[in-house]
Amino acid sequence: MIEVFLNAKNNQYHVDLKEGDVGKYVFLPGDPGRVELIASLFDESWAVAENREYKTYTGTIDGIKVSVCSTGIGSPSAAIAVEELSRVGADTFIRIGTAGPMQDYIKKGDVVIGTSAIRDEGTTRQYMPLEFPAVADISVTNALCEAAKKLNKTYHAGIIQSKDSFYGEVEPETMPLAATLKERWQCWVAGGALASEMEAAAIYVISSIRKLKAGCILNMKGSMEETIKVGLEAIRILEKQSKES
Ligand SMILES: O=P(O)(O)O[C@H]1O[C@H](CO)[C@@H](O)[C@H]1O
Ligand SMILES: O=c1cc[nH]c(=O)[nH]1
Repeated sequence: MIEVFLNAKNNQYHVDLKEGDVGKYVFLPGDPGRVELIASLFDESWAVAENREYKTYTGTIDGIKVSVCSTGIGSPSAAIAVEELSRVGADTFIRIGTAGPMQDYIKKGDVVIGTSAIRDEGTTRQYMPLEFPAVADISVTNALCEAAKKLNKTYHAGIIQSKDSFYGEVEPETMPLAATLKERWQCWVAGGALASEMEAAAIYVISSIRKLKAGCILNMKGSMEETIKVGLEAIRILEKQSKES
């Protein structure tokens, strides 16, 4: 049985949300400062809740009810967001984030669509043994790719890396485990990993376990607004497909 933690308002304990507050489609940026930008690109939107790192807006695009909820930095808080949002009606998640490119051919302004994530973080080990892959939902991934094509955005779809230590990645030489970190990083690059970020693995693994759908699009230091628009278009594609099926 799934334990339900509620706050004094009878809302989900961390995100402070109840059934009806969010749409079934929810964008998940890490940064709470990105929530208003995403909501401003909906046709209409309104603030719903704000608690800790979790800021939520709901609105509509083409009549489809959608929400955006920030997850904060890292897998522990992203895991909580997916768990609690799914308990109030969300079932399809698109992470919209920033990330560091891991391949030379990825250029500023491109986007990366994460088909799966290296579980280089601690949270998902408390859900599933490491042999279990962190994989995005194929329909969400395909919708993101189709949307990027439609909007003429150069995209790369493939493996991404989710880590726990931002500075271990950007300044590995200053870490006591520098040699190990460098070696592991070289393995990920040799295996073709495209970009490094901090939340996708948790979002993917928990979505698999809870029978939810998740995907991820990452902005490579280009226009965040253009990246978000790909996410919005992906929702239109997914909604059209769900109506047709
Ligand atoms: O741009 P957001 O979504 O916040 O995500 C990235 O930025 C943060 C690190 O600066 C981490 O959360 C990383 O995953
Ligand atoms: O290099 C980067 C940039 C954004 N987020 C990360 O996790 N790493």
